[in-house]
Amino acid sequence: MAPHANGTNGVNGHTNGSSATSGSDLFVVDSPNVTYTDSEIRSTYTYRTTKVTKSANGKYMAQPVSTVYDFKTNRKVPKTGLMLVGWGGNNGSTVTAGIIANRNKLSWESREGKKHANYYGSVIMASTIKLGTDEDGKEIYIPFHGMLPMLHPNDLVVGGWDISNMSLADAMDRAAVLEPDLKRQVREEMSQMHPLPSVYYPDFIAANQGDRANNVLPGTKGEHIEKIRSDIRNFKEANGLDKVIVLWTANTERFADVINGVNDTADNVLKAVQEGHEEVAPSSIFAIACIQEGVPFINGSPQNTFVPGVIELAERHGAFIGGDDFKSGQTKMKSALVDFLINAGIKLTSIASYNHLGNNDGLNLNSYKQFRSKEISKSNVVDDMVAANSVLYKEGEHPDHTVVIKYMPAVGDSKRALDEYYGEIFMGGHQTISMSNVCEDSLLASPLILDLTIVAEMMTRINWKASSSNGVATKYKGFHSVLSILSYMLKAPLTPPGTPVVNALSKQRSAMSNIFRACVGLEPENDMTLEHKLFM
Ligand SMILES: NC(=O)c1ccc[n+]([C@@H]2O[C@H](COP(=O)([O-])OP(=O)(O)OC[C@H]3O[C@@H](n4cnc5c(N)ncnc54)[C@H](O)[C@@H]3O)[C@@H](O)[C@H]2O)c1
Ligand SMILES: O=P([O-])([O-])O[C@@H]1[C@@H](O)[C@H](O)[C@@H](O)[C@H](O)[C@@H]1O
Repeated sequence: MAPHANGTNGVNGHTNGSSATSGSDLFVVDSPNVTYTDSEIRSTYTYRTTKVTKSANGKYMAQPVSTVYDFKTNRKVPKTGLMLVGWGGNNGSTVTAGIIANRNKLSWESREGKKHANYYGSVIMASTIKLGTDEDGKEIYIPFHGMLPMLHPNDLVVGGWDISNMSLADAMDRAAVLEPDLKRQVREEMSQMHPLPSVYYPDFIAANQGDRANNVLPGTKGEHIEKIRSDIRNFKEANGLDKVIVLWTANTERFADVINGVNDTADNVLKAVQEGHEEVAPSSIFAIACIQEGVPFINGSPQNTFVPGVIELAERHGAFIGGDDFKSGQTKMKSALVDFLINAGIKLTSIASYNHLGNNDGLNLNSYKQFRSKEISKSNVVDDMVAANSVLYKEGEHPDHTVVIKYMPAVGDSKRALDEYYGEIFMGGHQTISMSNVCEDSLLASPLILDLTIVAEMMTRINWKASSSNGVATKYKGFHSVLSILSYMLKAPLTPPGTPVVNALSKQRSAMSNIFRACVGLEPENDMTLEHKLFM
């Protein structure tokens, strides 16, 4: 691949037949509520919920409610570019190498023998969904990826920005994540990749990052937005892309102060950019540029990129945003385990979570303000599960929850997560679970980057309307700008203003799989398996 100047080059997507297994090629739905054309899948879907009201005597009344929606899914998988902010970091270089390795079906020697490229850890690429049951009562599973015509990561064109000008090959060495024999095989392609210069406002990340900031944009905040927008357009044009997704995997920033008149409304945040106000963070600059460019923007770090003004701007433009903070190791376990324990009727009374890690992320988090962003995103992750159980917890009662992160250079990217879960069981007894979780951070985060990209892209091709069978004619429109469907991959899921946050991992996965099922007119997977329980 010929190198281009200024990082407009990327992992160049070659369509390798991978899309042959996309979506509806694996199955068709035989139903009067579903129609297929060459370009679309249309479904009429009855969404069934339960409305609850409380009467004066304190008794609940539950009423089944049905709403009929029409879904329309564009079947054409577009040629898509993924632009990473922080491309030269551990995650950025690891996901780039991983895509090249998968696309070329590479194998490499490790001390445990030969390893082969895979997408393990990606819920979309490496997990399955139950399609249904065959005539013998056998459950039939298909890859999650096959539910709808989804993008294949091998076909992504990857590019992006970094405040460090290192080529991706050198960045991969700096990250110290991948095996030497794998690095050798991807080195030549990655040595031709150079991140675009980026926005650097030193106050937002740790001072210890200053040494690597040799690739920074001059100019004002307003000029930065224009430059990022033109970078996106150039990348799209240079690579013949239909679509671009931008994802922040750059350093964790400090929280921006939310100030009335500065970043509280869309108009104010745009004014603050023009005035060069110091509380507009680099990540918000990228978000605004993407929103104005109509390109989905996802935040993989914990900071409050999406201040109220940025969310309002996204809604105004109908642009997609999603965040915050990849849910990779410790928190993913927590959101599965706490859900399980509380739903098992065990009263968790404390969670102590320690982390030590030695990569550049750890170095950045060594600084208090950046650690504080991470502490916030890691601390609220059990709230919904606790609030859902009024048998165990009184109103406002909560388990003690502590999060500690320490920089320990020797362990590099192999983050150690040590957790103690302490809970009350029958008749005053206790259960104590101690967990030691070695999380190879970038190898866990890279598949999440791909899942976020694939699902965000998919959501740009799904439209809905209240069904005309309801007697009201409405037009098709997209989902809400805030893509809460991405929650499974994120520690502190952003949801549309005023809507609840769901942290429980299994609920997050069900939301994703059942929304995709609805698009092909299939009922949610309910696990009742009545066919095996009722004998006639
Ligand atoms: N790896 C995980 O498991 C995980 C989980 C959750 C969240 N995260 C978050 O993902 C982010 C990236 O993690 P990482 O391990 O790759 O970190 P990293 O420090 O290796 O990489 C971050 C990169 O961002 C660059 N950068 C900093 N500010 C920038 C800016 N304004 N514009 C462009 N580039 C900029 C840095 O030069 C660096 O190359 C961190 O915020 C981390 O907290 C990681
Ligand atoms: O996903 P997870 O393992 O809970 O959280 C991790 C943190 O514990 C760690 O300190 C940080 O550096 C990683 O980037 C990641 O955010």
